[in-house]
Amino acid sequence: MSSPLPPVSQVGLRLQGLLRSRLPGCASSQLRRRRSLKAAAGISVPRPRQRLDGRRLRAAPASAASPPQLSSIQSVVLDIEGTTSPISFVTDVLFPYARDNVRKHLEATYGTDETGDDIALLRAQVEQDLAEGLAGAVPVPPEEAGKDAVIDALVANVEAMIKADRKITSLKQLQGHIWRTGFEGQEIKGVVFDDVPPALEKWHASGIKTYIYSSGSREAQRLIFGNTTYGDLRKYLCGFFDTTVGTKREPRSYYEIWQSVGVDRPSQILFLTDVYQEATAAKAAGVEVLISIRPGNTPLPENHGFQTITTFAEILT
Ligand SMILES: CSCCC(=O)C(=O)COP(=O)(O)O
Repeated sequence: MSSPLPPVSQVGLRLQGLLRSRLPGCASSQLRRRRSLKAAAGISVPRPRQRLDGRRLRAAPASAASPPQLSSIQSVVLDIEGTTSPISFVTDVLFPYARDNVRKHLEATYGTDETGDDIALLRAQVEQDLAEGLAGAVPVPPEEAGKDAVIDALVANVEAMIKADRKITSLKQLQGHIWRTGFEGQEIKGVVFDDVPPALEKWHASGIKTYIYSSGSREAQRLIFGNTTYGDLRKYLCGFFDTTVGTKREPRSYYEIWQSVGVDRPSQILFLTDVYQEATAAKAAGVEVLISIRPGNTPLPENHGFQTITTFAEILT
C-alpha cells in the first residue's frame, strides 16, 4: 500500500504535462467513450474545454522557493478547516451554531428516522466514552425515561464533544443536520479563501478531479460548498469523503480514498491539509502532500519535512 514519496526537493507545485486527453472535471472514461460514440454517430457533443497547456500550468514564481514538479497528479483531495476555509469559520461560526441549536434541533426532530439514527450513534459513542472514563461523558437514559431526560443528556454530551473538538462520526453527523437548518435559512454561508474558487475552476477545466476529505460529514461538506459566499462550488467537486472512510490521521483512510478515486497509484493523488499528523498519514499511504499555511493555523513542528503553500495560486497560475 505504501509507496515512498520523492524527496521534498523533487515534490512540487507545477502541474505540468497533466493528462493529455482529459475531459473537464469528473467525467469518467465511460463518459469519454459515450462522447466518442455519439460523435461517431454524428450527434453533436459539447466539446470539453481545451486542456491547459504547459505555459498556463507553470507555477507562480513569487511564492515557490524552488519551482516544484507534480507531473503525475490526477486528483486533488482537500481538507476544509485551515485549508479551503479559515479555522475561525469552523470554530467561531459552525461550532457555536451547532452548540446553540442542538437542543432546539433535537426537540424539533425527535421521533424522526434521521434523528433516531443520530441518537443511536451518539448513544453508542457515549457508552464507549463512559467505559473509557472520558471526562464530560454523561449516561443517556433509555427512551422510557422520556424525551426531555434523553435530550438533556444528549445536549450535555454534545456540548462536551464540541468543546473538545472531537472528530467523531456521531457528533459530525448530528452537526451536519443542525447546520442544514442554518444554511437553508441563510443564517450561515460557507466561507472559503479567495484563492479557492479560481483554483477549483481551473483544476476542473484541466480535468483534474477534486475531492473533499474532512472530519465534517459529507452532508455538511456539501452544504458548505453548495452555499459559499462565491456561490455553489459543488460543480467543481467530484466527491466527498468523511470519517466513515476512516479518521484523517490513519494511513488506511488514504488507501481507501485512493481505491475510491480510482487512479492507478496513490502518488497520483495530491492531498492538501494544515494538520501535520494528517500529512504524515497520507504520506505513509503513498499520497503526495502539501501543507497549507493559512492565517490562524496551528504552527507546524520544526523540521516537519513537508512542502508548504500559503495559497492555492501557488499550485496553478
Ligand atoms: C464539513 S466542514 C465542518 C468542519 C468540521 O466539522 C471539522 O471538524 C473540521 O474538520 P477538517 O477535517 O476539515 O479539518
